[in-house]
Amino acid sequence: MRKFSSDRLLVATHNRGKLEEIAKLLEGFGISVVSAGELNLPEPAETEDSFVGNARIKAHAAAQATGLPALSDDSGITIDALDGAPGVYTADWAETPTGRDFVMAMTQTWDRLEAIAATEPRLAQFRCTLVLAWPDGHDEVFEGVMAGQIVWPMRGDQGHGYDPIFQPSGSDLTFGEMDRWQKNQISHRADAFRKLVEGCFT
Ligand SMILES: O=c1nc[nH]c2c1ncn2[C@H]1C[C@H](O)[C@@H](COP(=O)(O)OP(=O)(O)OP(=O)(O)O)O1
Ligand SMILES: [Mg+2]
Repeated sequence: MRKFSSDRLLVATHNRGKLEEIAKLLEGFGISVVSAGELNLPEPAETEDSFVGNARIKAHAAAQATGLPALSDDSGITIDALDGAPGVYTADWAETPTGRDFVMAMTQTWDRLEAIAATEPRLAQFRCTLVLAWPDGHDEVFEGVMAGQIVWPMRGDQGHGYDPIFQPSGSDLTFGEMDRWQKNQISHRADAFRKLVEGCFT
């Protein structure tokens, strides 16, 4: 596995919530972080039907555009009773003509579970695939998961995306009720990050 030997890293995301979590996870490695959002890089179309496929698109596009090593994150929620939906389409479920609306997306998610009378616990997993890509085309892939359940009503306003309806196993709090530090101890993103650090940063 190729080691990371740069003092700069491009984080290939336009999602502020993810970026804040990733920046915190990267603290202490002496790496200066800049994001695709801050640089106004174009948001590439996520045309693949897998997390790794879409993560590769985002990381390679950013590495090519900047000449920097680039780290992307493709993530989403898989719900057992919905046969793994929304999965790679998690962001699409929030899409409206005027931008993303996660209250709508969470409400629709709940309505679908109600429609099929899914019984408790409504098991689900948050999944994260990180791709670290270099400008020469090499990449490394890391996958993380956090198991839990979908709960209703929404609880907490500290996270982003679907955090208010996801209660991780072993906790009474939703991700939305945890501060970033608590969430970063146990999240799907932290799980993938541990593997990245082990493989490339140490
Ligand atoms: O920790 C999380 N807490 C709550 N929701 C989350 C989380 N992690 C992913 N999610 C949701 C948000 C988004 O609807 C979808 C990811 O879609 P995904 O394409 O990977 O991200 P995105 O479009 O928001 O940003 P970008 O592609 O620029 O990195 O899953
Ligand atoms: Mg995206």
